[in-house]
Amino acid sequence: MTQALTVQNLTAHYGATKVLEDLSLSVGKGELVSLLGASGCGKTTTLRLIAGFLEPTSGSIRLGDKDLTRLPAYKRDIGLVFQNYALFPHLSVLDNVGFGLKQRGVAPGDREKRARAMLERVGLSQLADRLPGALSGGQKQRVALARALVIEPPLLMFDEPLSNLDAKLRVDMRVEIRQLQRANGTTSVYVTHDQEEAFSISDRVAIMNAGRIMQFDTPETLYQRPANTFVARFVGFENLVPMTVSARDGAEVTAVTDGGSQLKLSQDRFGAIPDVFVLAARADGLAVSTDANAEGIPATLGLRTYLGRAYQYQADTAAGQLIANGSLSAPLEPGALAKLVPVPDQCCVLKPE
Ligand SMILES: Nc1ncnc2c1ncn2[C@@H]1O[C@H](COP(=O)(O)OP(=O)(O)OP(=O)(O)O)[C@@H](O)[C@H]1O
Repeated sequence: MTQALTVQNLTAHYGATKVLEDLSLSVGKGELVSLLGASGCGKTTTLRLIAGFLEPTSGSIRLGDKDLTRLPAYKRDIGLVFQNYALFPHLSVLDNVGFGLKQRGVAPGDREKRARAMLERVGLSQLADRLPGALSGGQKQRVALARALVIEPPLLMFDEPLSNLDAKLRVDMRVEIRQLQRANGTTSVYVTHDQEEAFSISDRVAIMNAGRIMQFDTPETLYQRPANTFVARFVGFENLVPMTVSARDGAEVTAVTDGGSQLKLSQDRFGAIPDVFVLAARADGLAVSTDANAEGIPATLGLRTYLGRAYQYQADTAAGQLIANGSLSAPLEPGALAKLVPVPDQCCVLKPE
């Protein structure tokens, strides 16, 4: 039966090198959580620790009320789906799927029935007698998925399962994985470096950097309310403008950029603003205005690009080059003077790094 996973204060080393630091993660029963981050940030190491292929230096791993921390891998009963499929080349598709059941002593008749039912669910009934060598990448990954699911594991883990597939198949397969995972209600951990994949498939995502979790939240919160400048940059906030408060008047705050551009911001709209902060905005979060009285960062517009829904400008300001979007109805020429006006619900006030 599926179980909740609780990872607490996990630290891990390869030799003398620390690769994970004080990592905590909880995955609710039936939830799908992704670990997302650049190459080398420790995603696979986290998975290996949970699977039991690696021992942590300190910390604990629990599945339901069972302590897995020092349990050998084969006793953890976790379903695994890898990037390279890891199918047995000399076994038929049916026998690959039934392998885990055989290991668990399930009788041949029952084994075949369950393996065939699972193949039906991943749409591969016709290929039961084939060898893996005669399958496409997508078909191989479906067999690997069926093989992992058929044992009804308490926890299912995926390590970059779609990386070897072409773009269209990746999108189709991630929908299939999500549907099967939901239907079975299997608690799952999914490793990927692809933000779109993680956000589309997960209930929650842990964004990792250098062996630590930078933020663990729903895709919506990560996208709209990054908790720090690392996550903001990761989810596409192109403009990170360091600012210092120069005056406060009730909820109204006056702040200046490094180059001395002044901006008035209301705490009623932005929330509490500390004395030193970073204003984070995507291009959509800085509106280009030619109104001389607008409350914005003065800018000289540079290159204009047509995005379909807006014009995007490279803009030179005292705080450096920023990227801002302007309306389609009034395209502006390079050299035009404008103000870049923060759009409150599309900007975040963050602590400096
Ligand atoms: N067997 C090993 N021995 C020594 N160092 C290792 C070993 N495996 C991984 N590392 C190092 O540990 C760090 C984390 O690696 P890990 O494989 O967990 O990253 P990752 O986020 O999964 O990366 P990728 O997306 O490239 O698979 C990296 O700096 C890596 O070089």
